[in-house]
Amino acid sequence: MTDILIKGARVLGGEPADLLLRDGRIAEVGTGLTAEGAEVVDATGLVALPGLVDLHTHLREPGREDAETVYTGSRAAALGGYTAVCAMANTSPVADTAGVVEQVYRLGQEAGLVDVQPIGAVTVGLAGERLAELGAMADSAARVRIFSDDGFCVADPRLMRRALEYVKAFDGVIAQHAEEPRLTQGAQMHEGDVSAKLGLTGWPAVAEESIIARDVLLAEHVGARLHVCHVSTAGSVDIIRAAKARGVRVTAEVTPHHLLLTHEKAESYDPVYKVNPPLRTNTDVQALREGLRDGTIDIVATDHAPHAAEDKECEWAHARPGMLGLETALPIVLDVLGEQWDLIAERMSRAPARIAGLDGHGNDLVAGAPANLTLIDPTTRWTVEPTGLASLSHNTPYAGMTVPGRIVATFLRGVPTVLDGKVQK
Ligand SMILES: NC(=O)N[C@@H](CC(=O)O)C(=O)O
Repeated sequence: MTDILIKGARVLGGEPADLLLRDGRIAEVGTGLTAEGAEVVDATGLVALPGLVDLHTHLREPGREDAETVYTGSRAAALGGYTAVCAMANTSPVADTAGVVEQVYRLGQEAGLVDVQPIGAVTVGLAGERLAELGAMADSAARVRIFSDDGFCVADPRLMRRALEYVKAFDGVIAQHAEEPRLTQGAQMHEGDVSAKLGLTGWPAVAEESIIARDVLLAEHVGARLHVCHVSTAGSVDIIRAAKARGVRVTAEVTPHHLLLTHEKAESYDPVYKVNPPLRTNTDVQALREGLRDGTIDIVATDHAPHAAEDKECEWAHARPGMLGLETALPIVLDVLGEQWDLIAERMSRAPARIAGLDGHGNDLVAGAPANLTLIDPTTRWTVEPTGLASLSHNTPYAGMTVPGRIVATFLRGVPTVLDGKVQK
């Protein structure tokens, strides 16, 4: 394994420094470093961040390899600056057994571009009726710690309580897709003035908020860890803020698209903007940004949801919800937060690594740490081209948009997975 000498990188946006990567770790950080035989990477003007960690990625394998595979999703992740992603369980078959999570884990290792950490389903087949084999998945080679029925809500409070009790034993976490299904039957978009105007059935904010309110109480009662997926409303931010103030063990994520886009996008009837939970109002967007800044929302997670053309290029009502995220997350967050590098590192690397229990990730870029990092050119703006993305699917809501921040290089345990903006496999 060749040593790598990164010259002149601004760690977390600070003063230029050199980083020597050796044997999978950062061997040295300093100025004027030299290393015989090392491959030199000129990082003048580039910002170094710990490799990003995505707690919410849909990789679609097994089952929908036409939309994404573990390999293609891993390429997209590396190009987005990620060194670890957590793969959601709504595959086909569902990742509700040790066998399936081990398969996804192995596929991730074979791809070798990011660490793929499978998430296990909470209930068998995501059907919300009985608990899946949580213990078997936790004890498997994939060492599952996050369980989620994402795409569906664990709506039955008794089942949710049992799941929280079960994972408490090994400090696992239930990642809830908060959507009271009885309040969203037939829903197509956010319930509000735009849905009324377009005549589309609405998905009211209270469908999310009522489940989060219930779940923080359940988590408090059980003393277990709850993680709230893709928070999308101002009311949800308030509930989580109050729960945290009371000491409830709750963490939360927001997606880049909920930080930027609003429900007016549906006026185009372009299903690329159809997503679950739906795009909301500008008031919600502002509250989510505030929640992200003040730490009520712990992390940014992509909810990367690739869909094949036939599932997206159709009538709004028939289109599947979901949008791509991995390759555009950092640029969108940079656009929203500005160059607050330490905050970005916290919300996109350190905190997600902590929540997921991924010890090798989200570390400070200091001597001795695993060499998982990414180099970003903050000054280059680029235009998002759906067919130019590495994902097998093209359903990005940012097509044609010019965004700041280009990922120049990514390193996984000292091995370049992206160099010069090009994936290495
Ligand atoms: N977030 C989405 O809009 N879609 C997700 C599942 C889901 O949460 O509905 C998907 O798997 O496509």
